[in-house]
Order: sequence, then structure tokens, then C-alpha cells
Amino acid sequence: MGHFPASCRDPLLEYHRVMAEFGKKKIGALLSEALGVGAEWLEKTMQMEAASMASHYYPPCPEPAKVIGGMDHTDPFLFTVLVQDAVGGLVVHVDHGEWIDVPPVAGTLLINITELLKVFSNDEYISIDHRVRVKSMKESRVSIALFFNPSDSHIIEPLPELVTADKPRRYRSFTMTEFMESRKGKFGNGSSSIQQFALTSE
Ligand SMILES: O=C(O)CCC(=O)C(=O)O
Ligand SMILES: [Fe+2]
Repeated sequence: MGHFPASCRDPLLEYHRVMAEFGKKKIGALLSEALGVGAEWLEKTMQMEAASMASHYYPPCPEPAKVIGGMDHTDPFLFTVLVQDAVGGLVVHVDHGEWIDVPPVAGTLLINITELLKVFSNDEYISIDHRVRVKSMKESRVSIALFFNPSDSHIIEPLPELVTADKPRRYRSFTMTEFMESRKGKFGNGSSSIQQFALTSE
């Protein structure tokens, strides 16, 4: 970010620093604890890091209904922390092909559970397809997504603690390299690629 003006770079770096810590210590801990594997699983065992951050700017459009703001996709990795302004436009895909609005709520963060956490949780958690509609003819929209990754060296597979007779293992083991390969060309296509690692239940 060396070429960014300091007035933009410094707050972004500060946001990243604070939110990376918050994501590890609080959100990661809650998500780990809820899976029953101890609060430190994501931070310590998975060596989770806030590895990348995307700052989005969606310009206003005179004919919003005719344009796509952001294409249909699932986020990779473990979870995403999204902060958005008051304009709105994020929509998520729920069952039966329905898309619903996620209206912005002032002062809140949106946590999106993503593909690898779905696999680790043996489908206890879901990863949701989402996209962005341009809503406004007059106002631009800004959002910032911070993506939390496991270390590249980890094998991705359902946690043994979450595989039971009632809920057999849903995915085979795979590497981060295989996962990244599986996502190529998927963006904008309702992109979940983890289905290719799914085990068929007999
Ligand atoms: O701008 C948004 O609300 C969503 C951005 C997003 O989906 C992403 O960065 O993965
Ligand atoms: Fe996303």
C-alpha cells in the first residue's frame, strides 16, 4: 500500500491491525467454541491469519437494475468480516433459489462463514452464496472485507470430533493447493467448489 495517500493508507492499516486481532481473539474463538473444539482451535491449531483485505467501491449508476455490482460467489477460507456503509446492496442466496437483502445496520460487522470452515465443521456451518446489487442512482457504496485463512500447510478435512454415526464424514481430505485449483474459473458461477471433495453417502 506504499503508493496510497497516507490519509487513506493509515486508517486502513489500523483497521486491519485491530480487526485481525478481534477476528482471531473473539470471532474465531466463538466460532471454534461453538463447534466444541475449544476456543483456541482456529487461532492456535489452524494458525489462522487475516491474510487479505478487499476494499470495494461501487459507483452509483443511473440504471441500477441493468448492472451487476459484484458477481455471485462464496468466499473461500474460514470466515470474512465485512463492514459496509449505509447504502446497502448485499444479497444472499437462501434455499429455493431465493435471494434476500442483507440491510446494513449501523455500527455492526457482518461475519460470513466460508467454504473451508464448512468443510472443517462437517457441514455444521454453511457457506452462503452472495452478490452485490447496485441500489442507488445517486450514492456510491463502500465496503471492506477481511478474509481469515488457515495456514497453507493444513490438510482440510472434517474435524474428527464432528464425524458421528448420525453424521458421517461429508468430505475427503484435501490440500490448500487443491482447493485453490478447484476455485479457478468459479467466480460468478455460484462458485462453491467444495462439492467436488464431497463424499457420497451410502
Ligand atoms: O461488498 C460487499 O458487501 C461484499 C463483498 C464481498 O462479497 C467480498 O469481498 O467477498
Ligand atoms: Fe464475498
